[in-house]
Amino acid sequence: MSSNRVFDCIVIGAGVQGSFTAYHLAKGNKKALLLEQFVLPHSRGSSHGQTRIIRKAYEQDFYTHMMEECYELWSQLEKEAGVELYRKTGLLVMGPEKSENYQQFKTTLQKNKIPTVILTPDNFSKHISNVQLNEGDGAIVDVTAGILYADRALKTVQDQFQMLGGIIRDKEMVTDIKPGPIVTVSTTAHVYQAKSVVITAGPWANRLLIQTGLQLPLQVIKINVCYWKVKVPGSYDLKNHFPCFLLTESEESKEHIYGLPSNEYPEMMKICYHMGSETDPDNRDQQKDRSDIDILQRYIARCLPGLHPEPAVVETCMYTLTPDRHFVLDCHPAYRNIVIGAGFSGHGFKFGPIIGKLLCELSLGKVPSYDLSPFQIKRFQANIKSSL
Ligand SMILES: Cc1cc2nc3c(=O)[nH]c(=O)nc-3n(C[C@H](O)[C@H](O)[C@H](O)COP(=O)(O)OP(=O)(O)OC[C@H]3O[C@@H](n4cnc5c(N)ncnc54)[C@H](O)[C@@H]3O)c2cc1C
Ligand SMILES: O=C(O)[C@@H]1CCCC=N1
Repeated sequence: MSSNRVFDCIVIGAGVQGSFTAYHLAKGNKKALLLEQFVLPHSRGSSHGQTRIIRKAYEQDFYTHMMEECYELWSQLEKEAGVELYRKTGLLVMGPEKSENYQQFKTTLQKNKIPTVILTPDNFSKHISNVQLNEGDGAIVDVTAGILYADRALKTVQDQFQMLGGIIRDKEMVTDIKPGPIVTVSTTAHVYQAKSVVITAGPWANRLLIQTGLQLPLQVIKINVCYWKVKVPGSYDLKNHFPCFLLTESEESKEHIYGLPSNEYPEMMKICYHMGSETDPDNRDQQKDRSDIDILQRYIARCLPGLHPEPAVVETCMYTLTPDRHFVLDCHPAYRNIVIGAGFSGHGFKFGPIIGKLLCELSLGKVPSYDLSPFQIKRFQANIKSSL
């Protein structure tokens, strides 16, 4: 095979996780190829759109710990590329004071000494206007949180990868993976070989894994990304320091509702429901369920009086959920040189730089920088399908 088709590592899928993995490989002087089925940039996976939330507020310590280094890696990338990717806004976490989930957020923030501000029903409206705090709800602000400029971040990391000598081939769908000490990867255009392969295929992960005899318990869901028009200009604006928010549960639902200050579209706030209906990633637009939008409308009418309770813009994105909502970061159980990054369960973007570093380490056979036991495939023992 000609040497320009032979690599140290091939990364399949140029979403945020694959792009950061490829970038870390190139930084370590590895010859890396990043393959993408669609023409870049595209809006058919999970990493598109102008914004994502970045936060240290989590229910589990292990995510908060990873975010400490991750903030540094985001900042390093900003400096390297001379591009602004993060804007600090704070994240207002609200939820029933006595509920387990709200208390988990609060405890993790406090135990890890993350800068916070606790708001009480008495001083809430002095700090946050145009939000009705539910009766019995607590409110705590993760001061370190903010917005990531997602599309810009994706382009930046792909550009940096190419500047380091990495190769991206888009419009090349991987059609076959042949495991072995040297892995052979066939696409719609060419055949390549590499010492290792990283699969970061987002909602299509199981479609690729089946070629390696493995199926993970992943569920792909469609998310309606809703933007809500403000009644009074400026009232929920980034420029007026309105924060991101996360509601752990509400009268309307046990699932999270989250929002970002108006930014990408003038005077529209992005507010989404952290759940959706199962979909086929190739036919996601056929999934027309709007019950999530009904939930959001009821919450907005009740608690965000400065917004029109009708979405003005609805876009589409997908989550790939694992049963416990934790990621999959592991080597293939039968082929140690096939590495899997999957199941980011609707909260993986902010971790891109650290996930890229970890997947790169796994692909090189190095000891990973963090304890990856929460992310191992063997936790699904009872529900993985394997023909191995
Ligand atoms: C509405 C919404 C809001 C979110 N909000 C947040 C947030 O605020 N904060 C946060 O941290 N996270 C958030 N997330 C989650 C985050 O965006 C995802 O976890 C992350 O983008 C997943 O990235 P990925 O690289 O795994 O998948 P993807 O971005 O889907 O990338 C996978 C890529 O693989 C390619 N591919 C698949 N199969 C093949 C093949 N056979 N050959 C070649 N290429 C292939 C696909 O085309 C795709 O480009 C949100 C997600 C959504 C949908
Ligand atoms: O990851 C995030 O911060 C967002 C908001 C909360 C739910 C999922 N995604």
